[in-house]
Amino acid sequence: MQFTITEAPMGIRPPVVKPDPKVLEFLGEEGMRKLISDHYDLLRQSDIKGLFPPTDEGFALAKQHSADFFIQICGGPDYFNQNRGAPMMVGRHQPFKITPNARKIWLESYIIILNKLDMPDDLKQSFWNYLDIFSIWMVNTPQD
Ligand code: HEM
Repeated sequence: MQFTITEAPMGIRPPVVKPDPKVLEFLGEEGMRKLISDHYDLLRQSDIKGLFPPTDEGFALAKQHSADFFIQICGGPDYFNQNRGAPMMVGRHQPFKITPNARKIWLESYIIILNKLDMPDDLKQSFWNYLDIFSIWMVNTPQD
């Protein structure tokens, strides 16, 4: 299936639709943690690896926090709120220079993972739509 990256000017925040809760029902919490872990492993080899924690411990923690978030946003237990407090994703990304190209690399890494993932296409599409649109919100630095 085709995953399209929506182009958008920096600073706009299009309305976001959360992923279908069936994504989590299908994957289970462990499946979701693996999906996020696989994505982070690709990021760690990518041109934006410098944005992420350099140590193995820091990286493992980053995976955990991110998976907590995605389980929560897909209708599971509120692990992220319990461990990290209110999501406030835009603010949490503020310390990192996220350019349109960084977003593209981040999303392309997800495309690789989603293409390999065993999950019905409609659920992949729902998850993708969320990533594609919400990631626009996170861009905070013009392209250099
Ligand atoms: C636009 C591309 C994005 C880039 C380059 C990016 C980059 C980062 C970086 C550098 C961090 C800090 C290190 C870490 O904990 O992993 C981070 C944290 C995080 N990101 Fe992103 N991110 C992007 C988009 C998103 C999107 C769209 C979401 C949610 C749908 C998201 C969810 C998170 C979460 C949950 C954390 C952990 C925050 C915490 O524990 O305080 N990110 N991201």
